[in-house]
Amino acid sequence: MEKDASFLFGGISFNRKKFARDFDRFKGKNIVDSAEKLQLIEKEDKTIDDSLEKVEFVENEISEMEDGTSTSVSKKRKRKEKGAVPDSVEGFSVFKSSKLKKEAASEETDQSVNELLQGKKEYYQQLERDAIFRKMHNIHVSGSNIPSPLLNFAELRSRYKCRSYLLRNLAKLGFKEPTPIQRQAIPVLLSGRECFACAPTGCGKTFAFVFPILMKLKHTSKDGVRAVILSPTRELAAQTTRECKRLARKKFYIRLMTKQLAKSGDFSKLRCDVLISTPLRLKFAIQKRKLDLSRVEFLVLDESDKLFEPGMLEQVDFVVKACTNPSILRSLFSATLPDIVEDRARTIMHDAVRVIIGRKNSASETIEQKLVYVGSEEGKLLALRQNFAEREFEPTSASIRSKQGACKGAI
Ligand SMILES: Nc1ncnc2c1ncn2[C@@H]1O[C@H](COP(=O)(O)OP(=O)(O)OP(=O)(O)O)[C@@H](O)[C@H]1O
Repeated sequence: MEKDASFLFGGISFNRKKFARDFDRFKGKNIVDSAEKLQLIEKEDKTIDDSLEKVEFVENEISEMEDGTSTSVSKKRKRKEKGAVPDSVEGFSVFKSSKLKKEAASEETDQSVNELLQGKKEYYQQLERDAIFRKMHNIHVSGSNIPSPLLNFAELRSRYKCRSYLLRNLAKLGFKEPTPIQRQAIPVLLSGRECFACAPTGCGKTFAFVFPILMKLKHTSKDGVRAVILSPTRELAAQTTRECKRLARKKFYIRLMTKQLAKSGDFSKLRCDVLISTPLRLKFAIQKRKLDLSRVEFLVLDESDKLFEPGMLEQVDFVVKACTNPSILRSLFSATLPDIVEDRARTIMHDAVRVIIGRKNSASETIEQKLVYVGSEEGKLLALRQNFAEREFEPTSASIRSKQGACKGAI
């Protein structure tokens, strides 16, 4: 110990004069003890200092905790409270927002499912209404996705944005309600669907195809023929031309293929939107006068049962092939629709809708029919004249095969 003390105090000298009084107080006492005591005191002081530092540190920590500003404290807090969702950061919680997103998504899905169900319900209700309406008007249809029949002419505007001049012209013609064939065939054609339409004579078939053609063409153009109506006879072609002009009233170039036109018409210069012709004259014009039908958008075969008879079928076929526009819309209108005609027509038509008024191949219920047996040609004329005489004051129409027959009957 002494050795250690002498080592500790080696090289140290006390200024005895300066500390004489202190020396006197400790006179006779072991200087080593004093040095040890000094050391101990110093040690104790250091321990106290350390303790004080610790106390100071803890006090700081406590005050910072109370202020809530210390990052270490908040980190500790976060660690402590991991998993809990504090109220103050509610809006930023990942768990909370993902839950909200899920809720919103499921709400959206619910809404779209409801809308889908509602749409489906309305669709079936509409189908039911259409079926009842068709039954009321003796309209029979077959095909997929058939458009609803027209309730009135005003629907042409609300459903198909028909231009007002056409509706005005209809009103001028005195047409108040569409006929059954018009109710169904017009929406079919306006929806861009091909169609077989069969309705008895006098049911307004002409307007059923002329109206959608004029509506779809919209305005006249210099692009050449855009619609062709084929009729089996010149008389019917002329009649259709008249009806067409009555409705269009100079808005379009509507032409009848006369013999003169077929022989010498310059079709490259001739303005023509709608061309009405018999198959033979049209075939002639295509072959000899280089009539171009590649832009034809609508092809109507009127009185198609006659057009598909053996003598005419080849010419009709020629015209059909000359109309090369891939987006062409073809339709057949006839008073009768024999199966063989429908089968042949189906080979050139796409997804066609069939519209039949009354029973297929039956006469109109509003036309009175009578079967009279006659022995000879003279007997037929006699029976006809007698019939006309009986109905002197009633409008009468007769369908005959030739003009000569009509003249004889009238004499
Ligand atoms: N909606 C309508 N309202 C009143 N009259 C109409 C209507 N539609 C057409 N008509 C008239 O009915 C008559 C017969 O029409 P249309 O010639 O088109 O019948 P059709 O079925 O083509 O007869 P056909 O088989 O003899 O060719 C015409 O005088 C026509 O103007």
